[in-house]
Amino acid sequence: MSKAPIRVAVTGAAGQIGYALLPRIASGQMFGPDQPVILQLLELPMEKAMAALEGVAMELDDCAFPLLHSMVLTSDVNVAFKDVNWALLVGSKPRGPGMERNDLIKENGPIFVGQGKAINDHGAADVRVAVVGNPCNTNALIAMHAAKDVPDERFTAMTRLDQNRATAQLAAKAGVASTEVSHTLIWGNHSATQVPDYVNTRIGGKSAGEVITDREWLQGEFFTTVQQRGAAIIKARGLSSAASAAGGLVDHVHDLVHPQAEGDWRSVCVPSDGSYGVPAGLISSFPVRATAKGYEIVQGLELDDFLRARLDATVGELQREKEVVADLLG
Ligand SMILES: NC(=O)c1ccc[n+]([C@@H]2O[C@H](COP(=O)([O-])OP(=O)(O)OC[C@H]3O[C@@H](n4cnc5c(N)ncnc54)[C@H](O)[C@@H]3O)[C@@H](O)[C@H]2O)c1
Repeated sequence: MSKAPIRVAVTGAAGQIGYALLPRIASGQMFGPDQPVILQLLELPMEKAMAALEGVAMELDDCAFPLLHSMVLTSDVNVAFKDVNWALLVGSKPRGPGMERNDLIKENGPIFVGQGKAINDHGAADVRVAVVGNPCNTNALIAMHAAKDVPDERFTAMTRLDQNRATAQLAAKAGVASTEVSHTLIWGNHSATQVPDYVNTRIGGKSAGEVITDREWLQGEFFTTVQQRGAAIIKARGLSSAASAAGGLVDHVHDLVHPQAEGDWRSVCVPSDGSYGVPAGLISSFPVRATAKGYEIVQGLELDDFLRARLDATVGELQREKEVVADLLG
């Protein structure tokens, strides 16, 4: 017997990431090849945005995806999140010329208050949330605070693109296929302070820091390449990463709904429980293992002094971002 469709909301659905993401959800790459989906697509209430969304929906129709049950196109948050099982919060304002990160945080924050409330009031009882729109950790924090009745652990933000970027860089440096790289781990904020972990990430089952003995590269070029990859893509393409960001989100959600074996993990930004000295409540990237019931933060990993200092710095940034949006946290 075929499964009942699940409802998946995508915000900013007519944007670049939306365009790359929706066909992948509709083709079963996120929730599995036997899981039908109803896509509930939110865009801004502007003629241009809604017309673009209509066009995206026409293309999805034209793919005749067997798993795409139906679509809802709307500019009303209350309609978009009605009965949704997953809310993928992609849409937000891009950083304008000369805009500081704090200005962006303040500009985008209110969007996530409204969306968090709508998820709270209209989402399904099992609703889960993944935030991509930047600054995604802090936006997820805002949405989590606004959704008073939804358990905190349902809120995640995405560092999976960073994880995938780190995997690719390590594989290239070691001269191995990316499938040889496992347990790739990003700590902290999805920002230029994020911490790609070369101690706990493995190449051919060994610590990446043992396989690649070039310390200077691991602590220098590897770090900066992963941290600044987004800016490098904008410089090269004239547009920010979209296909790889959509790919990151497909992996992020797929791996949260398909549990990992004991001892394995993925990089996921989740509310801290105080693990690894990250103050409880901050939404930070951790080693996360999806389980049949939800997920757990994998315990007991060791960091060297370099990584520890970097983790403290990225957590400091998360704390400062939280202070900037304190008035939005209710
Ligand atoms: N976490 C990550 O790894 C990662 C990676 C890449 C991009 N991003 C972020 O993802 C976001 C989207 O990127 P993009 O390239 O698709 O941008 P985009 O500008 O192409 O698309 C964003 C879309 O969101 C819509 N939108 C804006 N505010 C909205 C709102 N309040 N409700 C509904 N829709 C709204 C816009 O109309 C637009 O169509 C950006 O914030 C970007 O910084 C995150």
